[in-house]
Amino acid sequence: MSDIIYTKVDEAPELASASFLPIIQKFAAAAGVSVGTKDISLAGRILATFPEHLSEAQQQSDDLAELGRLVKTPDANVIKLPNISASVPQLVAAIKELQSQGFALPDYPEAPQTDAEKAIRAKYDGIKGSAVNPVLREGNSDRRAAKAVKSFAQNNPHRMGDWTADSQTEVSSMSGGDFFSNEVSATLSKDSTAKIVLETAAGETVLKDGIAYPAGTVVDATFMSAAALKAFLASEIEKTKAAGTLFSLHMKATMMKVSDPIIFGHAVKAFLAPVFDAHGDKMAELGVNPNSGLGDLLARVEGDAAIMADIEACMAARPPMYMVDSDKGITNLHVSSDVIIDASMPALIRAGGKGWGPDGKEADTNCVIPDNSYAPVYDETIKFFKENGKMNPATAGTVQNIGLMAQKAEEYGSHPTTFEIPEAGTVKMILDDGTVLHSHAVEVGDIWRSASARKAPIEDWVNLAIDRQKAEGCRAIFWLDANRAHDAELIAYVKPILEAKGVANKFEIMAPREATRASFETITEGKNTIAITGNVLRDYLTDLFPILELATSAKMLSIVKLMNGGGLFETGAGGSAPKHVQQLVEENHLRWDSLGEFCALGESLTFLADSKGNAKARVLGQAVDAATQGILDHGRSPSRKVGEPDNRDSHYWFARYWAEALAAQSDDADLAAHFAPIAKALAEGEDQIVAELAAAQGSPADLGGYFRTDAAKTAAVMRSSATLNSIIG
Ligand SMILES: NC(=O)C1=CN([C@@H]2O[C@H](COP(=O)(O)OP(=O)(O)OC[C@H]3O[C@@H](n4cnc5c(N)ncnc54)[C@H](OP(=O)(O)O)[C@@H]3O)[C@@H](O)[C@H]2O)C=CC1
Ligand SMILES: O=C(O)CCC(=O)C(=O)O
Ligand SMILES: [Mg+2]
Repeated sequence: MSDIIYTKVDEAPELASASFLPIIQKFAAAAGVSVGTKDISLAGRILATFPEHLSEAQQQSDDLAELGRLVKTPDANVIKLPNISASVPQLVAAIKELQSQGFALPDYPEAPQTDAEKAIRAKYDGIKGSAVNPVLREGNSDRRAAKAVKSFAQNNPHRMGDWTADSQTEVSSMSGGDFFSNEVSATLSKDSTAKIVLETAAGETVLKDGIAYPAGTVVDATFMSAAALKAFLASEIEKTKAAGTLFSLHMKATMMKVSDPIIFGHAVKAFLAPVFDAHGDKMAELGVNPNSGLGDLLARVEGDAAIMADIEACMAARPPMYMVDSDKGITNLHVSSDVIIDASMPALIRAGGKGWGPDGKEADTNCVIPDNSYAPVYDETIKFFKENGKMNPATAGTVQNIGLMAQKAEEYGSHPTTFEIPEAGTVKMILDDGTVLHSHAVEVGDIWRSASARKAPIEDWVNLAIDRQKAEGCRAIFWLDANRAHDAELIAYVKPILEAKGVANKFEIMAPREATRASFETITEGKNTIAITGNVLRDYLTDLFPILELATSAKMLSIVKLMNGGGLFETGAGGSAPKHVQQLVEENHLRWDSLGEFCALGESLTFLADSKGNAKARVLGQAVDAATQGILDHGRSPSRKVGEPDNRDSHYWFARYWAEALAAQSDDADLAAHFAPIAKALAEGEDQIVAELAAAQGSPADLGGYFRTDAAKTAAVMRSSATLNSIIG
C-alpha cells in the first residue's frame, strides 16, 4: 500500500487531478513518499460491481471496499476528493455511457420482476446516492477554514447579494406530521439486536431483522405522514402562486437516498397533480416514476400529445419554478440530485435571497423544506439577514464545525432502516429481550425510519470538540435541541463528559434556531465560534458558513480523524461541480479551484510525518503550506472566465512555489539540493508555460467520456504545457 492514497473521482475534481496528481507524485517521490490512487468514481464503482458481465481485461477491483478496510486501520492516510453521489438518472446515464464504451453491463431495472432483475437492481442500488462517504468516514469531522484562507477571504471579500427587509423569500416547513414532530428516541442499556415489524390487520411483516446495536447506542424512530406532506405541498404551491414568488424544493436526495427521493416524488406529483389525476394510468404504463423527477417523466411522455398539452397547461397555471438552468428549461424538479440543500440554500442566501426563475431573472423564492428538524437554520439565517442586511465577508469572523459523523451516525446512516409503508398499521421496533423500543401508528405511504448513533463515536465527538475549543479558545456551541427526542439523548452524553473534564463553562447548548442566531451575531462582531453538531448539520453548516464567508466551501480544510488512528483528508466540503466540466468541454477552461486539495495535501503529509516519524514528509508538508500561501498572496487561483488563468495555471504556480519553498528550506539539505534545479526550471519556463497553457483555451475539449473519460485524452487536455510536462516528467 502506498504511503498516501489519492482518490480517483469524477467530474471537475478528477479533471484537476489529471494535472495536479503527476506534480504531487513527482515531488513526493523525491522524499521517498509514495502516492497511489484508488478508484471511487461512479463509473469505477459500477465496473467493480459487475465483474461477471465484463471480460477479464475490463474487470476492475473493488477499491471502495479496500479503502473501507483501510480506514479502520491506523495506517490509513487518504486524500478524499468529492465524488458523484448518483441519483437514478445519473446512474442510468453512467451505465449507458459505459455500455457505449463496450462494457456489457446490465441495464438498470426500473421495475424489476424476475429474481435476476431484482438482484441486479439491488446491486445498482448499493451504488446509488452517497455510497462512498459513509464507508470511508470512520471518524468524526473537523471542518474549518485554514487561517491563511480565512484572512485571504477577509482581505479579498467576494460579492454578496443585498438583503432587504421587504424580501419575500422565506422557508416553508410542515406544521406537523413530519420527522421532527414524530421522533422518539432511547439509549440502549445493553448490547441488543432489534427487528422492525409492521403489524397490520392481515398480520405481521418483518421489515428488517437482526440489527445489532452495542450498548449505549442512541436509537431513534420517526415517520413523515404522506397525507400531511401532500396537503402541505399542495398548499405551498398555492401560497407561492399567491405571493408571486418562485417555488423551490430543497432536499438531500443523495445522502438521504431512500427517504428524500420519495419526498421529491411527492413534490413532482403535487406540482403536476391535475396531469396525474387525468393520465395517471397511462403515465404508469409509460414507466413514469415521479421519484425519478420531471426530466425523466417528460422523456417518457413526450410522444403523447394529450399528456404534453396538459403538462403545459398545468405548468402555466402553477407558480414559476426555481430553475437549475433556465436556458435549457431544467427545473428544480427535473432531477433530485440537481438541487442539493447544503449547496442550494447557501447559494440562494448569498445571492440576497434570490433564485433564478424560468425567465432567466432573479426573484424572491419560497424555499420549501418539508421537515422541521433542520429547516429552522435556514429560516433563522434568512430572518437575520432581513433584519440586519447582508453579511460582510471582510469583517465577519468564522464558524468552524465539529461534526458527529463516525460509523454512519444519525439520519445519514438510516437507509437500511427506512421504509415507505405499504399498508396502514403499526410499526414496532422490538429488541431481542422482547422490549418494544418504539412504536408508531402509520398510514399507507408514510415514510418511517430509524436512525442511530453509537456511544464510542459520540464520546469521540465530544472529546474532539473539547480539543478544538481548547485550541481556539473561542465560543463553542452544541447545536442540540433539548426538546427534540434524539438531541435530548445526546445531551445526556455531552453534559457529563464536559463536567468530568471540568470544561462545562466553556460550552453552550442551544437548539439549531437559537444557535444559528447566536453564531451570526458572533461572527458579525468579527469573532469566531465552533458549531458542534450532528451529522446533518455538519453537512449543512459546512457549506452555509463557508459559502457566506469564503464564497465556496471548496476551500475548506476537512479533516476526518479516524477512530482507529488513521487520517482521512477531504478536499473542501462541497461537491464535484458539474457546471465546471461543462465549461471545460465547451471552451477548454477549468475554473475549479484546487485550494481544498492543497490544504488536504499539507495535512496528509504532516500526518504522515507525525504518525510514521517521516521527517522528509514534514518538510514536504511545510513547503505545501508555503505554496498554498503563495497561491493566495499572489492571486494565483483560477479565474472563472475563458482566456484567463485556470486550474492548470494554478497548478503550475503551486508546483513552482512548492519547489521554491523546498529549495529554500534548511531542514533537509538533500531535498533542498534536489528541488533547487526544479525551482529554477519552473521559474525560467514561466513565460513559455503560461503561454502554452493559455494557447490551449478557447475551443471545445474532448475528454472521450463524461463518467469514464479517456485517460490519454484527459491528460492531453489537462497537461497542455509541454514545457511544464518535461519538468514534471
Ligand atoms: N464530499 C463529496 O463527495 C460531495 C459530493 N457531492 C456531489 O457533487 C455533485 C455536485 O454537487 P452540487 O451540490 O452541485 O455542489 P458543488 O459543490 O459541486 O457545486 C456548487 C457550486 O459551487 C462552486 N464550487 C464548488 N466547488 C468548487 C471549486 N473547487 N472551485 C470553484 N468553485 C467551486 C461552483 O460554483 P460556480 O458554478 O459558480 O463556479 C459550483 O457550481 C453531486 O453529484 C453531489 O452528490 C456534493 C457534496 C459533497
Ligand atoms: O456524500 C455526499 O453525497 C455528500 C457529502 C456532503 O455533502 C458533505 O459531507 O458535506
Ligand atoms: Mg455537504
